Amino acid sequence: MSIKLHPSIDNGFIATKENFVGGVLSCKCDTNTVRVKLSGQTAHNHACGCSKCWKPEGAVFSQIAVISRDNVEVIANADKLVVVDQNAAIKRHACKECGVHMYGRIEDTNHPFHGLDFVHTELSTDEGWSAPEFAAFVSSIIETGTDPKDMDAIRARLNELGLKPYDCLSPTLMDAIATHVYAQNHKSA
Ligand SMILES: N[C@@H](CCC(=O)N[C@@H](CS)C(=O)NCC(=O)O)C(=O)O
Ligand SMILES: [Zn+2]
Ligand SMILES: [Zn+2]
Repeated sequence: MSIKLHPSIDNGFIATKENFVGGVLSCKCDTNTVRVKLSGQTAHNHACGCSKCWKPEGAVFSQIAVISRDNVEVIANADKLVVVDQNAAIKRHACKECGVHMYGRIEDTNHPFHGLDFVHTELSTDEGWSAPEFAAFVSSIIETGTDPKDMDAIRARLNELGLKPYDCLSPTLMDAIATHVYAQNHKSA
């Protein structure tokens, strides 16, 4: 039996569509569904193995991308959203009934990713969102119960899917974070 990581990546994924205009994310509630409109394409989509990102039932990884916070608007049932962990840098706004994270926002203006919201595009029926590019925080899946003995096979499967496994973010994003830190430490007075 092949390894199951996430329903949107296990069978290959839908390609990024050029000139994609965005769409609407819906939570899993049948009534009073929370809906979030994304007015544009996402970027840096990836699988995340950390314990904090929302995963669909049975998934080992989450799938998460970023979009400018200016392009994110809650259009229905905003009153059902709660922040799951006020102490986290990413304030993950989740539906209090079904538990789905609708968007994660960084309020700290000094954070390298301030201005970007984190979203799970699988919550949309639209096709053409930016496709996953890599796998982040892979070793972290052990924290939520994956047997360390399975890690070689899981990393091999991620490579097979074209998602290079990293135990933090990808080099591109880690370099962007470090560049931000350097710039902050060398601001002219
Ligand atoms: N090993 C930790 C890693 C958590 C972590 O650092 N997650 C990353 C990727 S989402 C992050 O940027 N977290 C910031 C936050 O949750 O606010 C875990 O699995 O809980
Ligand atoms: Zn819900
Ligand atoms: Zn994560």
